[in-house]
Amino acid sequence: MIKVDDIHKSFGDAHILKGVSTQFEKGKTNLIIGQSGSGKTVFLKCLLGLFSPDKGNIIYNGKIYSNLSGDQQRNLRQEIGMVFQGSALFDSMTVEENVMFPLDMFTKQSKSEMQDRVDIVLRRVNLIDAHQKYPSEISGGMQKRVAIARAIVMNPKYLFCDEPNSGLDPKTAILIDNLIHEITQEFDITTVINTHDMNSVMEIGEKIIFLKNGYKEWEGSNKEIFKTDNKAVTDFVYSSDLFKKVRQMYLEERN
Ligand SMILES: Nc1ncnc2c1ncn2[C@@H]1O[C@H](COP(=O)(O)OP(=O)(O)OP(=O)(O)O)[C@@H](O)[C@H]1O
Repeated sequence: MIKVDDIHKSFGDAHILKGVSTQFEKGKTNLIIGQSGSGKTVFLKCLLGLFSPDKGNIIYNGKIYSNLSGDQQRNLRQEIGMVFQGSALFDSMTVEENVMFPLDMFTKQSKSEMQDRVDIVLRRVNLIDAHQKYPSEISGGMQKRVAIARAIVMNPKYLFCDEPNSGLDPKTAILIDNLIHEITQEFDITTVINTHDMNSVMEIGEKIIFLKNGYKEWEGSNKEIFKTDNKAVTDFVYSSDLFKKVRQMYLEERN
């Protein structure tokens, strides 16, 4: 579980996060949504330890991140899997080498142990014939699968994903969403995803945090987001006519 307690972050005079508190449960898929510039990436980078909040705490399973020693912080970071926007694979490495990279960097496993683990995670993301291919030889959806395999290869307790659907067609986007959601439940991971994709919000948003101007404007589940009358949320989430109609139908069905 990750607890976020009143975090603030400024860059110069720009106060970006203005006291955000929430918590993310184990085995749950948590989404961060909000307009461009609302602070989603800054928030995720604070969780990752890439930015230190000016005030407030991030608490991982009861441990305040900023109170940990350098070694303890490094150990904790090895428990975090990250899927970067655009996949961020190494172009000069094969799929297998990309996935093996964290094991090679951070563990003392033998080559055959690493190979076994890579085979397991590549099978788990349904990539069985791509081991020797280079990222440029596979589709965007397959690249995301490789990025997910690499993020879970170290058996993380936490999984952070920055816009995992960007650049994918709607059908592939749903497959990737479902894969992340299934993996989260199967391995009891605490998953936090930054997204602009309203489809993801509806489908896999077990908990959704809506950031606006650096504040947490709203939080709730995908079921609750249909019912909320918070105007900032409805203006943002239901800005398209299609989603307005979906919401209308959902509400009528339940009346
Ligand atoms: N390292 C930095 N130095 C100064 N300002 C920054 C830095 N990182 C982010 N910001 C500012 O923080 C604000 C929030 O940026 P952030 O990237 O978190 O937005 P976002 O909600 O993720 O947007 P998007 O959806 O477009 O990715 C922006 O005004 C941005 O310019």
